[in-house]
Amino acid sequence: MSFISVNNVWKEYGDQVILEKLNLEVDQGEFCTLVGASGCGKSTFLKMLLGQEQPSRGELLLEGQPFPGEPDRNRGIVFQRYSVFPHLTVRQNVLMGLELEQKPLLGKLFGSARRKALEQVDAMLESVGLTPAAHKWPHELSGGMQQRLAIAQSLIMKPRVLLLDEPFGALDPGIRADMHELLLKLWKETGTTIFMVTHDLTEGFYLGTRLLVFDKIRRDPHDPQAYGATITYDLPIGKNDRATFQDISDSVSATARNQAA
Ligand SMILES: Nc1ncnc2c1ncn2[C@@H]1O[C@H](COP(=O)(O)OP(=O)(O)OP(=O)(O)O)[C@@H](O)[C@H]1O
Repeated sequence: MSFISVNNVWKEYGDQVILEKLNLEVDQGEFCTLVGASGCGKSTFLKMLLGQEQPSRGELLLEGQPFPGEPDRNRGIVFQRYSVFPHLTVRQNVLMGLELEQKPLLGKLFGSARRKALEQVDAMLESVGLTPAAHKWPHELSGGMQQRLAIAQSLIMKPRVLLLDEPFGALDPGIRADMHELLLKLWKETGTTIFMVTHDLTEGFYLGTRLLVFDKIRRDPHDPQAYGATITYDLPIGKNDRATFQDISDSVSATARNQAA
C-alpha cells in the first residue's frame, strides 16, 4: 500500500474544471516537486493534500484511509510569503505550535512541560541556523531567515507530510541555494514526505526525488474552462536528459501563453 494515493481526483469550482484525472502513488519519504503554468491548480492540489479543499470527485488516501478533511498535525504547510506571527519572537513563534497542541485552551505551557518544549524548540532553531536570532522579532529578520523560521514552525510539529508552496519564490538566487541545502538536510534528517510547488523549472528538476508536471492536455478554444490540468510528467529526478527538460519547458510555456491570451 502506498503512503499517499491519489485516485482519479478532479477539482472543479462551479463550471471551471481546475484539475482532472489525477492519479498518483507516493511512498513515505519521497520529495516531489510540482511545476506547471500559473493557474494550473498546483496550489489547489496542495490545499487538497492539506485538507483545506475537498476533491470534487475521486479520493485522496493516506495509508489507505481518506485524508482527514481538516488540516491536522499530519500535515504542515509553508507559503511563499512569510506566515509567522509578527508579535512573537523567533523562539516564541516556534514554541507556539507545541503550546497550542498541548494546551489548546490556554496556549501556554508551564514548568517542566515548558522546559521540555523549549529544548525541542532550541534544537530546531539550531537545525535551521537561527540560534543567534532566537530572541529577535520577525521584522528584524531577512527574507531567508523568515522562511527558515516558517520551516522550523512547521517541522517542530513533526508533520508526516510537508507542503511547500513556492517557499523560496521571494528570495535572491544566492539565498535560494542555501535554502535548498537546508531543506535537503532537514528532509534527510526528518524523513518527512515533501510536496513542493515551484515556478523555477530548474529548481523543480534538480531538487528532491520526483518531478510532477501539471499541465493542460485538452483545450477547447471556445471554452477555456472546460478542461483542467492533469499530471503530464511524473519523473524520477536526476535521471533526466536535456531533451525532456526542453519538452517540459516548452509545454509549460505554451500553456502559460495560452492562458494569458
Ligand atoms: N476558492 C476558489 N474559488 C474559485 N476558484 C478558485 C479558488 N481557488 C483557486 N481558484 C482558481 O483555480 C485555478 C487554479 O489556482 P491555483 O492557485 O491552484 O493555481 P496555481 O497553479 O497554484 O497558480 P500559481 O502558480 O499562479 O500560484 C485558478 O484559476 C484560480 O482562480
